[in-house]
Amino acid sequence: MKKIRAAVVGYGNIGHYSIEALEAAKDFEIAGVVRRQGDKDKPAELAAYPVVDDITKLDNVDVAILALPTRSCPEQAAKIVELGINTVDSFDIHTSILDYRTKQMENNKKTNTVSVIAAGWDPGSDSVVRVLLEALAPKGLSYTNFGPGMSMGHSVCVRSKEGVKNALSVTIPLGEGIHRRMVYVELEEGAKLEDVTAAIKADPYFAHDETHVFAVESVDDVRDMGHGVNLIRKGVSGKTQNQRFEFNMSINNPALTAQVLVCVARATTRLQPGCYTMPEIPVIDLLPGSREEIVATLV
Ligand SMILES: NC(=O)C1=CN([C@@H]2O[C@H](COP(=O)(O)OP(=O)(O)OC[C@H]3O[C@@H](n4cnc5c(N)ncnc54)[C@H](OP(=O)(O)O)[C@@H]3O)[C@@H](O)[C@H]2O)C=CC1
Ligand SMILES: N[C@@H](CCCC(=O)C(=O)O)C(=O)O
Repeated sequence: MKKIRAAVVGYGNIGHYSIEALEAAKDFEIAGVVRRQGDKDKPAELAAYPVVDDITKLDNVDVAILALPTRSCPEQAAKIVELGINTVDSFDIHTSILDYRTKQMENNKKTNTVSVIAAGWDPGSDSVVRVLLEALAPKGLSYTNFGPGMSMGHSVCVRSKEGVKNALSVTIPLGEGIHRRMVYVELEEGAKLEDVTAAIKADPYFAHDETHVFAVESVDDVRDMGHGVNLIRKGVSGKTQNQRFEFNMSINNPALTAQVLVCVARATTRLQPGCYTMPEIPVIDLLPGSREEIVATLV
């Protein structure tokens, strides 16, 4: 059976783990990696693959995994579907997902392609769980409590600020879906902590949460890419009160994100043209193999 040819765009944390997840997936082959620097200083683990600075230099790509900073995804997704290539990403600015979906839907319909956006673990697989739990208890309250652990998105956001050489943003759960942000920054020469702190706290990623920023000598010395989630719902099924549900994960953040991206990349080959978030995808399409095999074994 023809394998799905996937390209990885951006070779940072998610990009690295995406290559590993693709190598472990028997129904995929790696078309190549797209990096800003092209094949300059090509990492040893990518020796077997083309590494280019533009996706048009790769052959026969079915789907592009956008392992890019969230804020770069919409523009890159729009460009790549123009080439007839499907895209998947883990865009994670929750308040902007619907707008992104609306705009990318037009691009997908025009180019007869599929995009799956906001497909990490949150947003992404947690979003599927939130929808399911709301179906099980339509009246009630859900709380998503992250961590303690490293938020890749918040860390990427801080690294983009002027004067920041490297950064780590750790999410601390305070309960009932409220979080404290503990941010550790390695400053560029001459940068002032107070200026960097002001820029961070003004960013929508941080503006709504209690945030503390600290200067450290080395982010590498404090970084741990573990994370987790405790997702709970208490509500009413029909007219029956006090239904209680809990979903927990303790994870390596980029590794899980990459695995989800490979699953939705697979699903793009089974979906009609359009732009989707994970709750809109038949969960069975995330798995390799026929629906009959999965129904016979997992249902
Ligand atoms: N929904 C979810 O559950 C999750 C979402 N995410 C999202 O994934 C995104 C990527 O995370 P992560 O892999 O840790 O980020 P990294 O910074 O490690 O990697 C991003 C890569 O994108 C490339 N790139 C292209 N343009 C830019 C740019 N303007 N600035 C910086 N890098 C650029 C770089 O690769 P190169 O140099 O090779 O070109 C870079 O290494 C985050 O923004 C986050 O929002 C992450 C985890 C979970
Ligand atoms: N989108 C997050 C994953 C969910 C955890 C989170 O949002 C947080 O720690 O604030 C990330 O980029 O790591």
